[in-house]
Amino acid sequence: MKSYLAAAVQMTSLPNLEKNLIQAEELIDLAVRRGAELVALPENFSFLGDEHEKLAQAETIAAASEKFLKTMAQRFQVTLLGGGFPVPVGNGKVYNTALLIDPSGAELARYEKVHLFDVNVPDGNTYQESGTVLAGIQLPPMHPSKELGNLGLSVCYDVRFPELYRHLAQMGAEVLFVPAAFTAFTGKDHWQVLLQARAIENTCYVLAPAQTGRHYAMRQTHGHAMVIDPWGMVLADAGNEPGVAIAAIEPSRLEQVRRQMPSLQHRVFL
Ligand SMILES: O=C(O)CNC(=O)[C@H](CS)NC(=O)CCC(=O)C(=O)O
Repeated sequence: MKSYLAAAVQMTSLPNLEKNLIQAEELIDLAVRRGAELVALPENFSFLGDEHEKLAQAETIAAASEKFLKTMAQRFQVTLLGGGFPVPVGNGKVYNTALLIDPSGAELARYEKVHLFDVNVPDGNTYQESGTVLAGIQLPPMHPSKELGNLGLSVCYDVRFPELYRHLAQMGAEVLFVPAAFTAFTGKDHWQVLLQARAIENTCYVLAPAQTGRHYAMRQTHGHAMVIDPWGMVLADAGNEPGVAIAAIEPSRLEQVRRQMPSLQHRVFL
């Protein structure tokens, strides 16, 4: 693993595929101009809108999202994560899918979100992700990279389930992706705490791209895309506006933290 810059992109995606892909391209371009070699896009980067509208357009969104990720990775010569987009399953539902692409445009890893957000948020919004999404049944993949470190995938609500990240750490993960569209209501109290906890307890970098602002109807997200180091320090925070959080991933820092705090080696209940 080398030292390099990683970017967590922050967007305000809308119920408009074309507009979202234009915004995503501008932000990837920004990240690359700042030197990022690993770029991660948030959950729903290509479409954030009414669940049934999303379902109706799922074929188009899936094809366009996959093509976009491959084209951008090649054009900008970066490793690129698409943090979550609908891929039709065939029974009228979709998988909420995260896809990792290398600079040649090849698929490195794919993950279908396991934990679905079926929650009555006390701000008046009811989320019933399982109404349109089929839950993945496989543990998330860890993609081993000699250059970028071992990369572990997850999506959004997964961050509340530490056993998933423990699995990734056990597989050897060094950088954990948590692409999200966290609600403004839960995000203000839980987002950063949960991300720091996952970083600290697994002594891993956390790369957390995010949605921010108003998307449609009453849907508002928290923002604060961030990069966190294995000690739990927030290295970069994108605030509330679309943009990028960029920070250095340093193998020497990872090694130092794992030496200072060898908790991964002290696990009793595997
Ligand atoms: O808001 C939208 O329409 C888009 N959001 C999403 O697609 C997903 C599934 S509904 N959001 C989350 O998982 C939020 C988790 C979360 O916020 C928490 O765990 O507190």
